[in-house]
Amino acid sequence: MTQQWSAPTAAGPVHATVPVPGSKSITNRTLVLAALADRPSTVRTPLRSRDTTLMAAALQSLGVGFADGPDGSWLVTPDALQGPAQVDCGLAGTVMRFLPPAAALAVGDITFDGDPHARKRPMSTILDALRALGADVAGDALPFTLHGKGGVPGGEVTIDASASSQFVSGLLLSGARYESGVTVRHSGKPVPSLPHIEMTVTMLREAGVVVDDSTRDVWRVEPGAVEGRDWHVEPDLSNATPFLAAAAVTGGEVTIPGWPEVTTQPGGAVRDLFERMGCTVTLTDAGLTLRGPDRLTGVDVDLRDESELTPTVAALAALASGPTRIRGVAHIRGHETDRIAALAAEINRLGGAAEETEDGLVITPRPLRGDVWRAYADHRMATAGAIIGLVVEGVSVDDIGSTTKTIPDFPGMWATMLGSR
Ligand SMILES: O=C(O)C1=C[C@@H](OP(=O)(O)O)[C@@H](O)[C@H](O)C1
Ligand SMILES: C=C(OP(=O)(O)O)C(=O)O
Repeated sequence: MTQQWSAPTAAGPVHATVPVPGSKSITNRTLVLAALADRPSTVRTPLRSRDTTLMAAALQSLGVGFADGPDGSWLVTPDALQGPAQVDCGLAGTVMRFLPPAAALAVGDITFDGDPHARKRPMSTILDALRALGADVAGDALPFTLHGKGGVPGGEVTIDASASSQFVSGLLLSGARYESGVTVRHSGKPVPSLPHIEMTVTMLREAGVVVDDSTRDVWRVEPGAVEGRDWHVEPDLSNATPFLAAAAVTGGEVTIPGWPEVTTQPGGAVRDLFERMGCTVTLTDAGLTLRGPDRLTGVDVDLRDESELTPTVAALAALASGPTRIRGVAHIRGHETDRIAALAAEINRLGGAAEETEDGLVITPRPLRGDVWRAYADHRMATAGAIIGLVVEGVSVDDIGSTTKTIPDFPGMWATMLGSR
């Protein structure tokens, strides 16, 4: 159910320390790897939000054991995957792209469906790839059915992954359990969100899987066991960005505790990005601290590698002192909504000047006025509206409930940050 929310304006510069929940991308990778492993795993500090509980529910319906640890961790016990099952992907790219390659190892029919917009998200690349690797899949988009035969021959496949890095990650995550492993070659325009593929490769290696990524656009996963282990999930650095942005747009100071020194999360790039916009960013034992300037500077930035940060950057850009050009993100038209069109429409509705380009946006700051900010069921559109609402009175987000996709209680965290709870 959608939930309208009046975005609170900040009474002054925001000063806060904001612990953020675990990474969606890391949590859902640990769950798939734990489900395919040779022994039980513990997933510590996991994200528990819509995307990750959908992943857990789907794996459970295939026979994987889930138990809650005393400290909020998940204890995952693998078992032979078994259909029939019906998987609800919600709007989660990680569920719709990471689960079918694993479910192809099951015996029985498994149907996949999701939210209305999920049916529009690109899927045919990975479903064609699964067919080429020997799986039996009927359909080219959600809803589709996988006729599991208890194993997948695997081998080599060439795909065009320019619409999503998740096509590559999905195949690699399960590839070690295919008879011949898997070799994925990309051919086409550049692959977006490459750090997310590095995250996949790093985590596979942590689980004892042999991966060769030494040739650009080619990834080889050797057949073999996936080791069960103790996983520790980092805070979600992309979800940290709306809170850091609160300091950036109000000239305040926000600290995110537990910020990793080294990370494969694309959110790691925000340090450089925020600095280019005029913020001061420091990493200490207390976490990552961002101090906002008097006025943000506009930037010309290629966000191909960090494409999921586009809504946050667009919100900052609408409040900066000069124009911003965002490039390299043509594929985000296939994210939770067409984010290029949605950002342009919502910034313009508030009186701003945002222009769609083929691969991004040009945003020229103008004085904004309060109005409804539509989220299009997209968690990052909703948080972009919240950022603008901090300094523009009368902004209301039409569906703040969409934030539960990756943050269990965004309105509560926002209120606590502003000192009003
Ligand atoms: O693998 C992942 O966890 C993700 C990969 C990226 O997808 P795209 O490559 O489709 O941008 C990113 O935008 C998404 O939020 C999460
Ligand atoms: C693109 C995103 O999500 P998904 O994992 O559903 O693709 C996102 O979180 O910005």
